[in-house]
Formats: sequence, C-alpha cells, structure tokens
Amino acid sequence: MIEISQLAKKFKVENPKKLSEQEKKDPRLKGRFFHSVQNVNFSCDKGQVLGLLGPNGAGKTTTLRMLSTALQPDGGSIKINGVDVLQDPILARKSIGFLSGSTGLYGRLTGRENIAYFGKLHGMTDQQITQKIDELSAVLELDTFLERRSENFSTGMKQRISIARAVVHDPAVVILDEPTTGLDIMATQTVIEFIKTLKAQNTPVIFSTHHLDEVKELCDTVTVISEGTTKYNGDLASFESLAPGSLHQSFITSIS
Ligand SMILES: Nc1ncnc2c1ncn2[C@@H]1O[C@H](COP(=O)(O)OP(=O)(O)OP(=O)(O)O)[C@@H](O)[C@H]1O
Repeated sequence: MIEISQLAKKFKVENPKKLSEQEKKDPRLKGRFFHSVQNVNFSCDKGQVLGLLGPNGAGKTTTLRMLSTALQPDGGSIKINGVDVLQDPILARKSIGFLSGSTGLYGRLTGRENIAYFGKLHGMTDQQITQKIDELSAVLELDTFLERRSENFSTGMKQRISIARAVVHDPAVVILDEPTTGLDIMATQTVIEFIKTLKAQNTPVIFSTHHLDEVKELCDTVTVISEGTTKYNGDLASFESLAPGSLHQSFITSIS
C-alpha cells in the first residue's frame, strides 16, 4: 500500500523570461517560485493499478519523481505500508521501482548488462539476477536483443529494458512515468501485459498516461491532477460515471 498525502513541490524561477506563455499565466506562479505540485493526494493498494491523469504541465512527472526520491518534496508525506519513506530514503529506493521518461541506458552495455548493473546496485547475487532476467525476458519479450549493445536499440527495445531495469529488485511498488509514450502497437501491448502481470502478483502499480484506452483496460483507480492539485480520486466505475459517453468526457468534467 502506498499513500501520498498533501504532496507539494515548488521550483525557484531562475529566469522569468524563460517561462512559457502558459506558465506566466498559471496561478501556480507566485513571485519567484513556481508551485508545480501544490496538494496531491492518492493511495494505491496491493494488487491495484492506479492511472495518474492530467493535462500537460499538471505536475504528474514532478509527483512521480518525488515518489521515487529523485526530488525532495517541500511538504506532505509518502508512506509505503505505513512507513514514511521521506524519513528513510534507502527503504524508499528498495521499495520503489521507477521508470522515468528521461533516464537513458548505458549504450556500451548490452541489454542484460544494463539490467544486471541495477540488480548489483540493489545488492542482488549473480544467481538472483540471472533468474530475474530470465523471468522478465519472458514477459517483456527481451530475448532477441538482450545480448546486444543497447546503443542502437529502437524506442520500444529501450523502454522494455528500462522497465526490466526498474523492477529487477522486485520492488513493493512500481511507478511508471508514461510507459507507453512513443511505443508502437506491439510494444505498447507488451507493456500493458506486463502491468497486468504485476497486478496479478499483487504489486501496486502507479502509472501516468495520456491514453484513456489504457486507463480503461488496466486501472482500478484513477487520479486526475490539474495545476498541481488532485481534482479527482476514485475507482474506474465512478470515473466513468462522471460523464456518460466516454472517458474523455469524464476527464474534462474532472478538471473543469
Ligand atoms: N526543475 C524544474 N524547474 C522549474 N520548473 C519545473 C521543473 N520541473 C517541472 N517544472 C514545471 O512544473 C510544471 C509541471 O511539470 P511536470 O513535468 O510535472 O508536468 P506533467 O504533468 O508531467 O506534464 P506532461 O504531461 O507534459 O509530461 C511545468 O510547468 C514544468 O515546467
């Protein structure tokens, strides 16, 4: 179980001229600070998949980066099974598997070496790493490129290795920032099936997306954030019933 309460993060605006026109008008801009995340709340239980939705710039990536401990929050709490991970970053790194949109692979290493390197950082033995890579290779369909250097991988290959790398240590919670962005139909399906496998193993999964069809297929619960604030939290059926017709309409209703 992961519980996020009143999470907040502001950034100092070093050069106001560099802000986009939209950011200049955004109520989150207060003096020299841009309050990217102001009050985000949600929770995700064992065996649940939570879809994190929001318009561009809503604060989804900033929120997920705080959950992964890559960013230090200015306020709020993040608890895994009741333990505040901000008090114990080592526990957090052990407990959370995080796929970020920006971390690259080491091009000179093979797919297997990239995954194994992370396994070693987590203190796994060679035997544990080999066994886990075999398991992940089967579900993420890595076998045809696992032994190749990753420098020339396609977007889909890179993403599948990155996902394997994020979960090699069997984390208690998995957090995926836009896991299917830029992927073709086949690679998207592989990632969707992988999320279903995690769910079947009872691992809570939180993923951000702009694809409402993925939300319909995968999610038990939905959180919508806009301008750094949670606007909606609820199960998929309640989200669907926000507006008859389509999830698209439900999304619009939730942020308006
Ligand atoms: N390091 C930073 N310094 C200053 N502003 C930042 C920083 N990181 C994010 N922001 C700003 O915070 C806001 C939220 O960004 P964030 O990337 O979290 O949004 P998002 O919901 O993930 O958007 P998208 O759907 O486009 O990926 C944006 O206006 C962004 O420019």
